[in-house]
Amino acid sequence: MSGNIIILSGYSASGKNTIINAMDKKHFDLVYLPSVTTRKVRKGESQGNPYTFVTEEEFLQKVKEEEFIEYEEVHGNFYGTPKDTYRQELKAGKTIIKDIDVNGAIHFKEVFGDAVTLVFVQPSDEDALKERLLKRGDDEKDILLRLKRVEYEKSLKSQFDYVVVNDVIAEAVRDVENVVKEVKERNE
Ligand SMILES: Nc1nc2c(ncn2[C@@H]2O[C@H](COP(=O)(O)OP(=O)(O)O)[C@@H](O)[C@H]2O)c(=O)[nH]1
Ligand SMILES: Nc1ncnc2c1ncn2[C@@H]1O[C@H](COP(=O)(O)OP(=O)(O)O)[C@@H](O)[C@H]1O
Repeated sequence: MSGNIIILSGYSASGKNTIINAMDKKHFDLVYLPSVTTRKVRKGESQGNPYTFVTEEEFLQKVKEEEFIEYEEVHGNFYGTPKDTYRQELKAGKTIIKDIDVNGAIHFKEVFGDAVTLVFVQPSDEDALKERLLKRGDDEKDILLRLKRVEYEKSLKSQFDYVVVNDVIAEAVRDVENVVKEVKERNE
């Protein structure tokens, strides 16, 4: 397999999806592959964007049929990466960009080795996380669940290849684009 996988990981509301959405994917020839989840659809989301939304029963059936590279339960919902699309795109030499939770990110590195680059995204001040969760419209229960995981996520940060600080979106986007450039040049 000759492609690359660039994974953005880190705290909820650190801005992973905002960065991925704002990146010039066409220019960098990046592929985004939706994962499968049992979480509820948020405002502004739809089937396939940014997830394939399924019931828990459907998800567990896919687990049974070994359809996932990896899957995790995060904040009380299941998330899984479909095997078939990843293998196809990697074989075609593509660079895939995707946000994955910290456990899944480390699991990916174990499966795909040097083809995987791990990027940890964080604000310089953790107090910004609560404000961003509120701004996104998450309810109190969801916010608490997400903030509770911050210390655990931080404990795994040293296993990441890059740390990108997202205070100013345009700067964080540029930093992740620079990671993409470096990864592509390294593999040319
Ligand atoms: N392990 C794993 N994590 C995923 C996958 N897709 C998304 N995630 C992560 O699951 C977590 C929850 O995502 P999301 O529902 O968008 O909520 P948010 O973190 O509050 O924005 C985030 O850390 C995502 O990066 C996947 O396929 N596998
Ligand atoms: N640098 C930033 N400054 C202020 N708000 C931000 C910034 N980056 C993202 N946000 C906002 O924070 C919220 C969470 O961002 P999101 O991309 O959904 O995070 P994640 O995907 O990491 O959970 C969104 O409302 C988004 O618009």
